[in-house]
Amino acid sequence: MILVFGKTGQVASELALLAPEARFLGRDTADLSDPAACAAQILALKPDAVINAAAYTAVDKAEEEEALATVINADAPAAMARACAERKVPFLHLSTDYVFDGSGDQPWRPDDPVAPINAYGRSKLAGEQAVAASGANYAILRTSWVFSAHGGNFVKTMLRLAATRDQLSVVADQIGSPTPARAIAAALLSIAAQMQAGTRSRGIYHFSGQPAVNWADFARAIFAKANLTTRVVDIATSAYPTPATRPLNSQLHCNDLTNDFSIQPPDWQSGLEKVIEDLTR
Ligand SMILES: NC(=O)C1=CN([C@@H]2O[C@H](COP(=O)(O)OP(=O)(O)OC[C@H]3O[C@@H](n4cnc5c(N)ncnc54)[C@H](OP(=O)(O)O)[C@@H]3O)[C@@H](O)[C@H]2O)C=CC1
Ligand SMILES: Cc1cn([C@H]2C[C@H](O)[C@@H](COP(=O)(O)OP(=O)(O)O[C@H]3O[C@@H](C)C(=O)[C@@H](O)[C@H]3O)O2)c(=O)[nH]c1=O
Ligand SMILES: [Mg+2]
Repeated sequence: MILVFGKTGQVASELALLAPEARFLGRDTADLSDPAACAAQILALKPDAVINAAAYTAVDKAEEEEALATVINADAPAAMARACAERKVPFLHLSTDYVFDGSGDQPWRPDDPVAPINAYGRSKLAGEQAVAASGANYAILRTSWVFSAHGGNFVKTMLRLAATRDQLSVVADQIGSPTPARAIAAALLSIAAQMQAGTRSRGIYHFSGQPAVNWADFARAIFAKANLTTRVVDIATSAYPTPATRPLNSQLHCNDLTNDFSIQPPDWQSGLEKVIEDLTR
């Protein structure tokens, strides 16, 4: 049995569609602000593998709640990973492009230097480091710009704003890769199966949609696929002030996952088409 932390989030919802036989723990049964309770669930339920799909993902709010974000994004996965080490079962975890500072213009490789520039990124990096130190057989997928028909994300924000506006200003100097939550769920299940069958994970992997794009062009693609005439005006990050600073270059180099687990990075445009179909049906 695969145990999943998270039930309502984007990736958890897609895992539930692809693997309804897995066991899903929502906030009611496993609150990540209580790391020991999460570990206790693993010891009690004795799963064959654990996937952590729950996290504190409110990037701007994390600036004023960094302590809570750190408990949820670092202490809880650390406790889960230690329980997995004790049970000798694989632990799969998700992290983010926001562990990088966004410098340069090349895709980041898994062992490139990390240097988060916001509280959410720091909390996720602390989680990576704690999981790596846990002694568990673990795989961490760093992904980026996740979208789906469920939960909150940029695609749904754009469609909501387009309902009342015929023009939107969107930052055009942050480059990254939109990633369909469904593809992340499928990748996690494939990695879990391969690790259960004995494939060793080398730790941190990158997994994001191709090709890279900036947020303004992503917004244009969303409106085009949704048959909306909403205009997108390119703006600089400096013209869209937010509490948390975002990295300018978020591209992820995804080859290791293909080499080790035969998993290809997804094409975000076909994923976007499916999500818009789901949302407009
Ligand atoms: N969203 C993105 O763009 C990206 C996400 N990631 C990472 O991918 C993973 C999955 O993200 P995604 O599916 O988008 O996340 P969502 O924001 O869609 O969902 C987060 C989930 O975590 C749950 N959660 C939050 N706080 C707690 C808590 N204290 N106890 C229990 N559950 C809690 C939420 O439950 P509830 O509904 O009850 O609040 C929700 O199910 C995370 O690790 C995230 O850091 C990485 C890169 C990009
Ligand atoms: C709504 C809006 C946003 N923006 C900008 C702000 C920001 O730079 C960018 C995207 O906005 P969001 O709030 O969706 O971005 P954000 O919440 O920072 O998204 C991040 O979430 C976390 C969880 C991750 O791990 C990252 O990979 C990334 O997906 O678009 C505009 O320029 N115009 C707008 O009208
Ligand atoms: Mg957000």
